[in-house]
Amino acid sequence: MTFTLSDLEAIVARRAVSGDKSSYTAKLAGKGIAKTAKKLGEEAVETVIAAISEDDAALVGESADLLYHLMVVLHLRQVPLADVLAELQRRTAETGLEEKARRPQDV
Ligand SMILES: N=c1c2ncn([C@@H]3O[C@H](COP(=O)(O)OP(=O)(O)OP(=O)(O)O)[C@@H](O)[C@H]3O)c2ncn1[C@@H]1O[C@H](COP(=O)(O)O)[C@@H](O)[C@H]1O
Repeated sequence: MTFTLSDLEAIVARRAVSGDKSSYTAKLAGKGIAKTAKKLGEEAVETVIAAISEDDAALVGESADLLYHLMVVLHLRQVPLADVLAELQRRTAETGLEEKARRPQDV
C-alpha cells in the first residue's frame, strides 16, 4: 500500500500528544510553534543545499525531513493537510503565470 502524506499527518497527530519520552514529534511539538517553524526553515535550507550540491539520496532524505517538519507545523497550527491539498487543487484551474498576471500590480 502506498504511504501518503495523509498517513504521516495521522502519525504526527498521534505522536505529538503521546507523551512518549522517546518521541521526537512529542519533543518538538512540546517546544511550540516558533521553535518548530524555525526547525522547518532549517530543513528547507538543507533541502536547497542538497538540491544544488548533493546527490539524489541526500535530496530525498532532506525532502523527507522537510515534509515531516511541515506536517508538525501544520499540526501545531491545527491546519488540516486537506486544506493545503484543496488549495493546490484550486490552483490547477490555471497556470502559475496566469495567476501571477491576475495579481494587483505594485504601485
Ligand atoms: N518522518 C519522521 C522524521 N523525519 C525526520 N525526523 C527526525 O527529525 C530530527 C531532525 O534531526 P536533526 O539532526 O535535524 O535535528 P536534531 O538535532 O535531532 O533536533 P534539534 O535538537 O535540532 O531539534 C531527527 O531526530 C529525525 O529522526 C523524523 N521523526 C519522525 N518521523 C515520523 O514520525 C514517526 C514518529 O516518530 P516519533 O515521534 O519520534 O516516535 C516516525 O515513525 C516517522 O514516521
